[in-house]
Amino acid sequence: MADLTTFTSVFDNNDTIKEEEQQHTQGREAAANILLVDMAPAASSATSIHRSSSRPQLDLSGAAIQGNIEERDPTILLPNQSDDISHLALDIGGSLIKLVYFSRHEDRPTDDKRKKSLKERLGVSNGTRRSYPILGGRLHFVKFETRKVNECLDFIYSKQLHRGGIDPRGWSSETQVNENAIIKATGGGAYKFADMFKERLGVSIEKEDEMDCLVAGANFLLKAIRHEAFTHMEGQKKFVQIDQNDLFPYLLVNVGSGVSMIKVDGDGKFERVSGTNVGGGTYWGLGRLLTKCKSFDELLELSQRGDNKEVDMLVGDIYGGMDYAKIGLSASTIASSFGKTISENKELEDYRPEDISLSLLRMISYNIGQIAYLNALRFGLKRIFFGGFFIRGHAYTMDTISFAVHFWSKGDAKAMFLRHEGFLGALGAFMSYEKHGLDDLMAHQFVERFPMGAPCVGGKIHGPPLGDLSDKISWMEKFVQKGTEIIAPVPMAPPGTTGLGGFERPSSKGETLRSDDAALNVGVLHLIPTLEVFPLLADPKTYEPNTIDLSDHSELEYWFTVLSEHLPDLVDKAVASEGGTDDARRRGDAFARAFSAHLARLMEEPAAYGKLGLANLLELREECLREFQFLDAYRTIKQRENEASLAVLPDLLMELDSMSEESRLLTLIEGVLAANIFDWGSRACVELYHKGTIIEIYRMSRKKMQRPWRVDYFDAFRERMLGSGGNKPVPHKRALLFVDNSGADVILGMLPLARELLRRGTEVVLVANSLPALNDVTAIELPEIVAEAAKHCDVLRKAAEAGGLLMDAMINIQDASRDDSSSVPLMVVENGCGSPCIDLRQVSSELAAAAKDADLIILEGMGRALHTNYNARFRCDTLKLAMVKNQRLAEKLVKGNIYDCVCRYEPAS
Ligand SMILES: CC(C)(COP(=O)(O)O)[C@@H](O)C(=O)NCCC(=O)O
Ligand SMILES: [Mn+2]
Repeated sequence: MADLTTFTSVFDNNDTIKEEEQQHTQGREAAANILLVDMAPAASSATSIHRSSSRPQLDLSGAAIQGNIEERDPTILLPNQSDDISHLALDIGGSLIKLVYFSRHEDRPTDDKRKKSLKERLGVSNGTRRSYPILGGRLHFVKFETRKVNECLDFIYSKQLHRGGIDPRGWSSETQVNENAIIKATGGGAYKFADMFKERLGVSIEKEDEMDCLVAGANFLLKAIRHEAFTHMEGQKKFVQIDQNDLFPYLLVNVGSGVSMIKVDGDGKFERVSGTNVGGGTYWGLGRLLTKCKSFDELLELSQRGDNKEVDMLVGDIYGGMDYAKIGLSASTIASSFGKTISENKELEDYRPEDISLSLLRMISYNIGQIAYLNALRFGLKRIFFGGFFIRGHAYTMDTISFAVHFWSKGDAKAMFLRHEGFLGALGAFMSYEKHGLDDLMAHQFVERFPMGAPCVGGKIHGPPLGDLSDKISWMEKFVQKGTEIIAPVPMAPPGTTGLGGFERPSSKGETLRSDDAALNVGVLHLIPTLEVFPLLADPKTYEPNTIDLSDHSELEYWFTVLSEHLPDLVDKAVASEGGTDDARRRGDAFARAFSAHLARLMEEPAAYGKLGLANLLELREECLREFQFLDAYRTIKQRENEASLAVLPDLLMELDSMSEESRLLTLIEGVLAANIFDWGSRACVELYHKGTIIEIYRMSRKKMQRPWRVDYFDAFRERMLGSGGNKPVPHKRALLFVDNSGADVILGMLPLARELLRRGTEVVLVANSLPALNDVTAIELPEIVAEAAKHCDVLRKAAEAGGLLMDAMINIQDASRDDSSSVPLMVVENGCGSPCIDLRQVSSELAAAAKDADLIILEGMGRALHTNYNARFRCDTLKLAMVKNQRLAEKLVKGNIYDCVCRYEPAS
């Protein structure tokens, strides 16, 4: 190990960072300005699936950019736009009103000069792909009971959705409702309630064909939402990745009162090829007559406790308790639904309504599955998607349908279900507005987020909207008081369906099955047109960001415990970061409750929010903090660690410069690994902070640096960098350095490594978070840090100048030479996310642009290099560097121990 005594002794003079010293509120304003990734115009094709040319639509004639054309989110003036643009569509059914509405993101201030110069350097041009702008925003999904249509109208009114929504800039919200304003709607209620909408809201309802809407909604979801479709077999839900380019043809089975089977060949291209009159209405109708149930839900609920062998004739009933083995039918296979009732001398009253309900449910679901498969067979279709009010996330129904399809197709065809199946019609109606530009968006441009209420309301019907933050907090407080009334679904035991031509009765009793309208939550879809797939992924289609598989229940339990235990400390930090006021404490409590409710919900139903990985949980925590307006919980800690590290940087650089090339490279990598210990997200590291000073932690960390590291590909990396046997390799052209934590991690670890690369003629792009997460450094903070570092280092200064980093970083360099022409640039880009991990399917357009010329990637930290991307393969040389700060992860991933290090070098694949 290199001798770093001078360096460490300087560091020694810095104070301990104590827990209680986090009362600073400085930097709050800066943090408050950091919003989600930007909403720059993106591309669109002119083609549209719309069937109606009805207004309103964007009139783009004479459109011009207001202000600076190079701006990131230029305001577009539409001088000829006269109509209100509706942001709302409805599906008004007999029992439920489904509402989809769009809200726009707030503007965020942009750092014009720096962005402009960065764009020039990266060769990013403006508005290259889309002929008109689409607006970034959010798609919300809300349900009301149709009999409470007034609640729905109040909701629309309170949010001003009939006027185009409450825009953050006041856009269109103050205008009178246009006499000609319309709202698109489908479903029978579009006719029934048209007058009511006109009277109460002053808007006309424009009716859209139901089948058109269903197909448009399904196509949109299957193309745009990554984990929309799932299979459901024997109680197991599995998400299916649909290839957008290989979606068609498929069979869409809409199970409403009756059943429609629609062959879908493309956008707007479909044919109703079959159907059956035995559907949801049949179940409800017969069920009502036979059980005296008052509602569909009550009937479904009854089936949970049913045992159909009391009603159904089983193979064993015919064969004296024996299997009919010759044709593969087990004794418990249903031979004839309701068949047992003919041979018994019993009246209807003698049967339990629960048993009747279950028998009916199975009869009808099985029949639908079987007919659907026969139609799929007719047209050679392999994929069948089921939707409609009959399904409503009910585990038994889905299992029965899946069984029938699987059984009759001998496993060749797949029954799939959709997370947003209740909203197909409303979404389709929404898609029918012309030119809102949503129809050709791709999966990577949507980020689904689960707001505070999600774990509590689940898929249930919504009441009046929550207003401001204070409403949210009191709702959370009330929720905790009344929490016991909120029933969480019980995990389902496998029904054990086997046998030919029928299925066995469930091995479990009904109460273990879910009746779950709430089993699946649908979040808010954040539409972020500027997100892109990271272009250097070797195979984006098979890329899976998460390393840890949370479908393993013990893994899930472990990480849930870790996150729960970390919560009190996090709340303390968050509250302190907001000045420790009563208001901050109240928000902190509400945050803790909301996040705990999410954890509890996911513990019971891990797939409730779509496919769940550790990265999603870590991001959810950050999102939850932001929801309660904790915009940068670790800001004070970050500032202090930055200051302490900047103070010792000059000595470190001096020591590095006195070394040979070879030992310098090793020391630099050691430095990155050792400084990665400054992680406020790890329980073990937080304990270290309680016990010692920065220097003690750092010394301990450096001591662990003896090679070989637990994963040690350093020799291969050194050879690529320095060559062997006297031949000098060509330096990399551009390196992307995915930085992690503030303080020592970035300043004493990654910056010196960046400097080394710059010296070798490699352009360096520091890739940092768009939003704060734990103590991670953000892209907004980095230029100032670099500027401070550059005061002590010519290489960094010249490169930072060449990269446009110093133009607004307020540095005061006396003798700065302005000649940057000879220097390779050092740049900073935001990564597009606000999490300790990174999903490279959704990165900022800046990062995607920077990646195009990059031939080296350095991923640093546990979140970015281990929890996510450890197994990712790239099209260029990649170095993954991290210290493992968790014992269990160390054992599982690298068969090692806490504080072991990973230096994984992989040449371009
Ligand atoms: C949140 C983190 C991924 C951040 O690590 P980093 O990327 O900063 O190296 C990591 O601290 C973590 O996995 N923490 C939870 C595990 C624990 O407390 O042991
Ligand atoms: Mn981190």
